[in-house]
Amino acid sequence: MIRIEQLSHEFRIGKKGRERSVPVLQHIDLEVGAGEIVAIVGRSGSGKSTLLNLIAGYMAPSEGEIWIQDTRVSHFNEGQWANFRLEHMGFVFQSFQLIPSMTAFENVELPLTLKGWTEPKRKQKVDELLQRLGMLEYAEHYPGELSGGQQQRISIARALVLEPRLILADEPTGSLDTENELQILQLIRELNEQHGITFLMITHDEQVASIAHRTVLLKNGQIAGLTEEQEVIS
Ligand SMILES: Nc1ncnc2c1ncn2[C@@H]1O[C@H](COP(=O)(O)OP(=O)(O)OP(=O)(O)O)[C@@H](O)[C@H]1O
Repeated sequence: MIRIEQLSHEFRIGKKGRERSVPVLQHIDLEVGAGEIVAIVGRSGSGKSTLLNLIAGYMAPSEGEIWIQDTRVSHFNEGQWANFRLEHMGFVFQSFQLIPSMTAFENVELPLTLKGWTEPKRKQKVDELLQRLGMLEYAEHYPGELSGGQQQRISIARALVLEPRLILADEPTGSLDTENELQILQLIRELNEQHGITFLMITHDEQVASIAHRTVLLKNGQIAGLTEEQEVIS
C-alpha cells in the first residue's frame, strides 16, 4: 500500500544569510501493507508529523522515494497530489477539521460535490455512510452542536466517503475523552476488519497504539524499532 525508500527531510531555518539546515528525517525505509493498521510513535519532535505530511504530499521530501498503491508520488506536483489524495486517501486529524458553517451532512458530502456527483447520488451515499457510523440522526447538526466523539465520527465519514483504501490519521483520538476514544478506536478496527481499509496513524497514546498490528518507533528522525504487537512506549 505504502512503500518508502531512503526518505530524508531537512528544513531550512534562520534569517537570510545565516540560514542552516535542520535534518528531521534520515534514511527512512518503511512498508505498510494493504489491510494493516500501523501506528507511528515517538517523542515530541521525533519527526512523526513530518513523515505523515510527506506521505500526504503536503511537502516534498529532500531525498528518497514514496510509492502509494504502486504509484510513485514523491515527484508529484500540487495538482497531481490534489487529484491523487481525493482518489486514494482519507485524512483524520485530532482537531477534526470540519467546516463549522456546514452541517454534518454537508461536511461529508463535500468530497462528492468536488468529484461532480449528482445530488440524488450524493444523498444516497452520505445517508448510507452516516447510518453505518450511527450518525444519521445528527445529519442536520452543525459541528458546534456535536460532541468531540461525534465530530470525529463525521470527520471519519468524510474521510471514507470516496471509499479510499488508505486513511492517514494524526492523533485521531487526541482531543477525546476515554469513552469517545474507545468508540473511535472500535470504529477504526471495524473499518479495518470489515472493509480492509489500511490505517497509518500518528499517536502518543498507548491505547491507540494497542489496536495497531504494528508500531513504528521514530527516534531522532530514524526508525528505532518495529514491533509486531502492542509495544508499550515510555
Ligand atoms: N516548518 C518547519 N520548519 C523548521 N523546522 C520544523 C518545521 N516543522 C517541524 N520542524 C522541526 O522538525 C522536528 C520534527 O517535527 P515534527 O512536527 O515532525 O515532530 P513530531 O514527532 O510530530 O512532534 P509532536 O509529537 O510534538 O507533534 C522538530 O524539531 C521541529 O522543530
